[in-house]
Amino acid sequence: MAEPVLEVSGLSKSFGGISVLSDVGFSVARGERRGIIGPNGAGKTTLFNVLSGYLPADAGTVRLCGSDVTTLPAHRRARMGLGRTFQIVALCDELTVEENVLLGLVASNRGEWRLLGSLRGRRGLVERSRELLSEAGLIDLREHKVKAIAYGHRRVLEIVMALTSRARVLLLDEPAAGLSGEESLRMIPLLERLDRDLTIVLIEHDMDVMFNTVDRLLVLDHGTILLEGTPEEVRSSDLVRERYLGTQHAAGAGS
Ligand SMILES: Nc1ncnc2c1ncn2[C@@H]1O[C@H](COP(=O)(O)OP(=O)(O)OP(=O)(O)O)[C@@H](O)[C@H]1O
Repeated sequence: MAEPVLEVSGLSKSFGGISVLSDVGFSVARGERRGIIGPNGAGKTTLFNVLSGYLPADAGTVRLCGSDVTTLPAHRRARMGLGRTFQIVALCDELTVEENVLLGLVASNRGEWRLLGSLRGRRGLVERSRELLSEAGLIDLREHKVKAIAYGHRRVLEIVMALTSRARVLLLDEPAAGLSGEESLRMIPLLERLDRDLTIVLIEHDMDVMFNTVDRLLVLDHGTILLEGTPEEVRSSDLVRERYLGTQHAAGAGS
């Protein structure tokens, strides 16, 4: 197995005495695509919040590329290569697609402000933004205002925004949420096209996207790990079917 870039051990978190994560431990290898599934309220988003430093852990450790980041604030983890998207898209509607990416490049890379001062520096930023937009299939939309593009493209742009920080580990919180069936399917090749060195941890209720994208899955249930394994192992687990997969169509796939 390639070296782990994200190592989580004994992670616990409670809200007002109610345990939401309990003794969660797993490790993700460089370049791995890891999915996290589980019923509504299982603790998936809370896990992302603790991993990215938006919430402090009550117990346990988080290591990023070998360094203990458990007590570091979110912006320090971001600078060390941890990128994150949220369930809700956060973009500047009045700016163009490319302006959003340029803003992301400038805002998330310390020292890039300096680059704006020189023509060469500015060209470098534009080159990097075009590279990212091409990789994501958004290059033809670069001059469109964000408010004018389709919701599916906004979700893709959000992933590009997370990549502006030169993330080495990307936490994607439901990238296909709110997309039509056809739009979600377009998310699959996009995730496949992303740099193979990039490590991706994905929360997603859309099982087509999930099973076609990830190498391994972690199934969370009531804040604990129910099962960790390949998509095949998870799909054929009676326990997972009973607790999650078997009921999700009847109960709705969640938020
Ligand atoms: N800031 C908070 N304060 C109090 N309770 C919270 C807070 N954040 C989350 N919770 C509770 O923690 C539990 C886990 O929530 P979380 O959002 O992590 O679950 P989830 O698995 O992401 O669910 P979903 O699939 O619906 O997004 C829920 O019962 C939720 O109400």
